[in-house]
Order: sequence, then structure tokens, then C-alpha cells
Amino acid sequence: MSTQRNDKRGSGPGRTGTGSGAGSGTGSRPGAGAVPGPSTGEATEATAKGTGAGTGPGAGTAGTGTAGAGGSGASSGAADPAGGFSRRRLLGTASAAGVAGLALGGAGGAYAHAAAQDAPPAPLTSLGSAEVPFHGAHQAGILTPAQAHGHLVAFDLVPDAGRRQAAALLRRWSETAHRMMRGKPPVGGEHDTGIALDAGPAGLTVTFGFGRTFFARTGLKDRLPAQLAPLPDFSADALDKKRSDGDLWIQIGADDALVAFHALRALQREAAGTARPRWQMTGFNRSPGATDRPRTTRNLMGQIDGTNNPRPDEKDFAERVFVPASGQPSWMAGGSYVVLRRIRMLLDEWDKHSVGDQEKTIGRRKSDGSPLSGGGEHTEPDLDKRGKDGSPLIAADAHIRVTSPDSNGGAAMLRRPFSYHDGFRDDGAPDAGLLFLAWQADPLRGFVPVQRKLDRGDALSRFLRHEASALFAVPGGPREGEYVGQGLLEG
Ligand SMILES: C=CC1=C(C)c2cc3[nH]c(cc4nc(cc5[nH]c(cc1n2)c(C)c5CCC(=O)O)C(CCC(=O)O)=C4C)c(C)c3C=C
Ligand SMILES: [Fe+2]
Repeated sequence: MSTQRNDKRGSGPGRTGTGSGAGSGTGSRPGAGAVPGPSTGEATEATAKGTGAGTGPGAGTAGTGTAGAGGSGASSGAADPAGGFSRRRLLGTASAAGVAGLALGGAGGAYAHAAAQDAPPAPLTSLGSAEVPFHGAHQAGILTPAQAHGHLVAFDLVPDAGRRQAAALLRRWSETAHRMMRGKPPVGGEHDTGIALDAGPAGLTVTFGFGRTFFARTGLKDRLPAQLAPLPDFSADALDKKRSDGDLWIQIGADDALVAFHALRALQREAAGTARPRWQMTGFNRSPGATDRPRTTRNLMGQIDGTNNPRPDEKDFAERVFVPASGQPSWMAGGSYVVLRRIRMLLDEWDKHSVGDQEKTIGRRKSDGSPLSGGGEHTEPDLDKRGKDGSPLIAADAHIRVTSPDSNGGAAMLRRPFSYHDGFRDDGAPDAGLLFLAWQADPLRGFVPVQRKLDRGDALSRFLRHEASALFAVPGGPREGEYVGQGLLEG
């Protein structure tokens, strides 16, 4: 089904992904190179403009299928050419059902009924139909441009679940992730509430990881990677242990909020009896198409954030981000280690400062992200350049100086964060900030040395509070017929 969808619309750059040996979900970014991360969020929309999104497949399905009436219809809809069931086709059959007098209820129902009669079945937009491959050298959701909606959720195995139960869970989860990333309902569709029934996969990615505690609980201590050693304590940490760590981790991203929640709900349901949610965080990024052209996203402090991420076209990119094929342990080949930090921003404090002060704090202009040493957003910052008064244009404590690989023995990481806002605190301040996600081949050559420096005090840290922390081993992408982590659990 989904292949057909992409074929008809053209599979140009964006979240249709390259699916090449380079790994799954490598969207490329028109006009700005294949830069992963927040900056690429608009690639899909930019692609849509040039790919004739109007030629929708399945446009003639209305009235031909079995109307999957009601909530569980996702599992009883029209068969697609690949032998599965497609929400896209169900959109057509639902229209037919409406004409046949299905109770839709209320004004919305009346509107839907009229719309179903008047309009030909509308094709999904390119945003809805964007599909990221599940299989590949790397799991999807690392190189994939960061989506507009994200959920991060950690699970702990229940006391009597061991290696066998964990393997069965990863097999179930992988199958469901694979299905949903193609716009199909999850495994066990009879229990599915059809939350995203009318939508395509909308760039859905599901990424799985293993925490340090998983290995003791499953008798796999001999396979624990050295890279999962606990992160050091940082002096400014104020970590909530209940929202930190975990045996298992899932990152979900999609450009539609219902698609993202649907995946979260399905995966949580499938964990029942084997693992319990430990914590969950919800985040967001700019929506594809919100800007005039693909632009690097902004964080909640208003800064352009993601400019100087390592790029896949750089020669040392793969070795910085991914465990090599010959790396140890062997089950982590093609994998990566992700550090999560929930970082609250002191926005009320931040807002009191002038734009000039805010720019000095980072070392870049707020308007266009250009470094204070001159040039445009993508000009390399000149850390040696001085102003007329002899002082460095990028201050000694500016965030980009303190975090730059040049200041940290080459340490680098791929940042792919989500913003979050969870209401207001007792003092009235927003509980908002960054779900900071850093991907690297080894945290000791990525996050750790840089955070040690930040902990000693850069200008930005005054406005930040690290409130939760976790580190997970994220294995390479599965091959066809495999589940994520099979090399660990069965190797
Ligand atoms: C330990 C690593 C890092 C943490 C924690 C971190 C938090 C954090 N950063 C911003 C905003 C920006 N960061 C920028 C650049 C940047 N940040 C890190 C690392 C951490 N940031 C690195 C390695 C870099 C790149 C440095 C370089 O090579 O130039 C920028 C500038 C634009 C960009 O390149 O992305 C901003 C803005 C926030 C708000 C934050 C915590 C909430
Ligand atoms: Fe940063």
C-alpha cells in the first residue's frame, strides 16, 4: 500500500527517506544539503510542492470495500495490494459508509456526510503520506529530520519478566512499529481504537533502546556495553530519579499528533504483562510547512537551534554518531548511544535580558543564527576573531565556544531534540524547555566531556535546569524479518 502511495506521488527528498544502505529514514533537505536534525523539519513540505501531491492512489476505492464501521475498523478495512489493510483505503470506504447512512452523529457528522457526497476522495497530503523505512543499517529516528510531535517513554520490565519475555516484546513492538510506519494498524488491531484511522504514516518513526538496568534483569550482564556506564554526576544536576533511566526506551516521532499518540498507545498496550511505563515525556518541533522555506528550527528561548550539527556528508560523521560494523559489542554494530536530558529553561529570567545579551550568551544572532564573528547562519564561527576593543567577538563563556568540538578535543554529538511545555509551576513559571537528545558512538567522546565543560559554567547554563537524565544503547536497524535487538537477545 504505502509503496504504491509513494510511487504515485514521487518519492523525492523528505521523509520518504532514502532507505539506502546508509541507513533508514535519511531524509534529505532540499537546498540545504542532507543535514539531519531540527533544521530539516520542513523538507517534506518543500518536497511536496514539486511532486504533484494531487495524484492520490486508491482514489477509486469508495464504495468498493467493507466499511470497517466504528472504532475497530482499522482491522477490518479494504485489503491493499500488498496484502495488508490501509488507513488510506479506509478513508475511501468510510466515505462510502457515510453515503450508506452510517451514524456519524452531530453537526460534524452532517458535515462529513455532505463532504463525502460532494467531494471525490481526497488524496493524503505529502505530509500524511511521508513514510520512513523501518529496516536499514540504522534505526529510523536518528537521521530522520526531527518531526513536529514526539513521545519519549521508558519502561521497566515487570519482576517476573526475563530474557524470553523481553525478546517476545521486542518482536511484537518491532512488528507494530514496522506496520504503523507504513500506515497500517498495529498488531492486535481488534483492540485498536483507530486514533489515526484517516491519516497516513505522517513520517512516523519508532526507535528502541536498552538501558543499563535491562542487562541484569535479563541475565545478559556479559553483553552490557562499556558505553552504558552511568553518566557522571554533574554539580548543577537536580535530577528526578523517577523520570530518569529505565530498562527499555522508545522514541516516537511523527508529523501528526494523532499518529504519534496512536503509536504510543499501541506500543504501551503491547507491553502489558511484560513491562510497565516508568516515565513518559511529550515534545514538539516546528511543523513542516510553517516557514517560507526549509529553515533550522527554533527552541523555546527563540534561538535558531541545530545549525552546527555534524552533517552526514562530513567524513567523520558516521564514526562520531554510529558504532562501526567492527565495533564492540557486536550486537551494537550500526547502533548509537543516546543521552536524554530534560532541561527546563528559566524563561522568565531569559526574557528579562536584551536581545544583545541573549546573543552574547550563545555567540550567535537571534534573527538568523549567524555567528557573532560574522557571515551567515552556516558560516563557521571564528573563535579567534576580536572586535575593535580587542575582546573576542564570541565571548569566552558563549555557549557555542564552550561546546565546540575545537574546545573539547573533537568531542561531537548529533543533537535531535524536542521542545516541551508541561503547563506552569507553582511559582507561575512555565514548565518548559528542551528534551535534549544527543546521539553518538560513545558518550565519553560526545556528551560527557562537553557537559563537564558546561557544568563548570557557560553563559547559557544560568538559564537552565537539568531535571532528568537517561542513557540508552540503541542497536542498529533490523534487517527484513528481524526485530530490533535480536542480536542482543538471541545472539
Ligand atoms: C552537552 C551538550 C549540550 C547541551 C546540554 C546543550 C544544551 C542546550 N543548547 C541550547 C542551544 C544551543 N546550542 C547550540 C549549539 C551547540 N550546543 C551543543 C551542545 C549542548 N547543548 C553543541 C555541541 C553545539 C554546537 C557547537 C558548535 O560546534 O558550534 C546553539 C547554536 C546553534 C547550533 O549550532 O545548534 C544553540 C542555540 C539550549 C537551549 C540548550 C538547553 C536547553
Ligand atoms: Fe547547545
